Amino acid sequence: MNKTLRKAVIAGNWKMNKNRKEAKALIEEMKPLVAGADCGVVICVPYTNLETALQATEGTNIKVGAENCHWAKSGAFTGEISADMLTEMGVEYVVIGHSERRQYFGETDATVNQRVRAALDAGLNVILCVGELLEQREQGITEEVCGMQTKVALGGVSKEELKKIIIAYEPVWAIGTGKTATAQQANEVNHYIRTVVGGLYGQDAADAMTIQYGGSMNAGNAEELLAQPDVDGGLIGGASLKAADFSVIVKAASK
Ligand SMILES: O=C(CO)COP(=O)(O)O
Repeated sequence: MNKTLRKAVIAGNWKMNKNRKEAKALIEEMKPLVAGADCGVVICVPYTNLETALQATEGTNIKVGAENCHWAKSGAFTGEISADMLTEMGVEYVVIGHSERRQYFGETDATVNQRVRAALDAGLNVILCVGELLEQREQGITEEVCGMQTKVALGGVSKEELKKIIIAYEPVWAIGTGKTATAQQANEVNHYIRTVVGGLYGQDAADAMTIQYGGSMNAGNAEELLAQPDVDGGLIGGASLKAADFSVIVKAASK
């Protein structure tokens, strides 16, 4: 595995936080701190902040993402947003299959796959989230769970399209809990996911794939996690809401 083949990406997932005024202030504070980063920098924000984020990041190295999109192009799906609506605005990334969507909103591997397909068809870059529950880790089925989520999500995705996908390994028990996977645990599962991708698409595709870790990554533990050979960046929740903390993580990924 050659880490130099791939680019680290640090993505913030703001979840359901920040109104427009707060979003603008956070981005303005963040901009000078992450300028010149030697890694990809993405902020995934609530739909209501997309326009604000796109305007505030114009001409900078910060890319803007949404936190989900629907699988249909349009139609009677009250409360949903299509991938085309996002690209039309200038949004470049979308998070799909986050564990909070799976846990609280009935997202399944099958609907995650449909949303991935729709996002790719619209030209979006996808941050695809996979990860096991605590009881699954305790049962020793972490690899089976993450492997299955990865395989189903990538159904019908071509090798060329795969270049637009980042996978984020997010153990559910580490999200928002302050309980981070150890660097070794993160690396082991990231490595396993890369093996699964290799089985589907070949070693070259697996070597080129950016696989992030997410789950209580913060300014204090980022350096160790990001130094792992199979950890190519992070998907950051809580710590992405503070410009100083987020920029420390971005700097750790730029080393
Ligand atoms: O879910 C996450 C990112 O998508 C991780 O959240 P925390 O960094 O708050 O644990």
